Amino acid sequence: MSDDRVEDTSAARPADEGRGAAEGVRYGYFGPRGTFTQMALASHLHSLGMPQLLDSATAFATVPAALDAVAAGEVDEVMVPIENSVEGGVSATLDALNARDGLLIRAEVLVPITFVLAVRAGTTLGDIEAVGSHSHAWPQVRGWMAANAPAAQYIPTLSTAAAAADLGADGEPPYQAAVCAPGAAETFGLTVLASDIGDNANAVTRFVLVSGPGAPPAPTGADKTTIMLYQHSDHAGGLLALLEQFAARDINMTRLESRPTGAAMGQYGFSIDFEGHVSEERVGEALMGLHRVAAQVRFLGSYPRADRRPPVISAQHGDRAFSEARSWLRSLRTGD
Ligand SMILES: O=C(O)C(=O)C[C@]1(C(=O)O)C=C[C@@H](O)C=C1
Repeated sequence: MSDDRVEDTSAARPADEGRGAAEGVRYGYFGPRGTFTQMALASHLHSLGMPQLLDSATAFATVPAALDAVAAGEVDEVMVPIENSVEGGVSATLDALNARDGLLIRAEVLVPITFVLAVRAGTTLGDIEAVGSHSHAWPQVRGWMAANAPAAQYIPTLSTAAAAADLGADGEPPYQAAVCAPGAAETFGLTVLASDIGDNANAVTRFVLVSGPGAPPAPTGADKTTIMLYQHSDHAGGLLALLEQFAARDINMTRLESRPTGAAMGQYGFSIDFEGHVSEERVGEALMGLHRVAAQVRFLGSYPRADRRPPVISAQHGDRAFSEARSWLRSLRTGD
């Protein structure tokens, strides 16, 4: 078991921990208790009709530790953050997903983000010299903090809930306030000095449920696929050659980010989400096209869209059009 496991939530799993789709599944998440990621796992388990499985889920202190545990088979599925509507991609997750073989995204969950400023009882706004929170949370409250506690210094913590947990414990953390979820303040016995302190009231974070290798979940008609692409070399039109594989098949991309490979300055891979499931003809054709023109295509999963919104596909790009075209080509080749 990874050393980064957070102890207070690593309770043993009861023998009878669930039924149906989630029966016997050992869940994990980027913790500790009170993270937005735990809220995402709670929402997923609720949608499966098995909210009680949250109690036996294992919390990991970092995203790489959670993904290591699923890669090693210590847990079956872990929830991690991947993208925030204000701050963009969570690089720790994108890089850790790409650095491990065989991981598969099986589901996505959207969680509206609301932050509170949590303190120990008796602390006032004027007492706050430093504030602890996750590096993705701080930029989302920067405006509020500048207006209300301009002298407060930012101290990065492993997660929003880790900042709250340390304030709620006996020690002396190097900050007097935590920016965290309302539930974390409650869990760790803190006082909420201010609520809804996010600069963007519509902030949403997208989380993904990741498993070890296996077949992707069945298509639902409203799915997404995530891949990582690497070019052979940096050259004019290189990215265009990759992207035209999508455009030619009427495939809409929903996220495109470049991430440094770490091998040398200026070397990048492209992390992409797009509409569709690997079982669909147009998606299969696009992946085959990418396989031909890219140096490497890492398939990271096809999974149901959280918003259940089906893609708009023109008739020329539906499964039937592809199979008719294939029959036509076969007839040309065979003369039948
Ligand atoms: O620290 C947490 O509570 C998390 O779940 C992580 C995380 C993130 O990585 O973006 C999730 C949502 C918020 O946007 C801030 C932090």
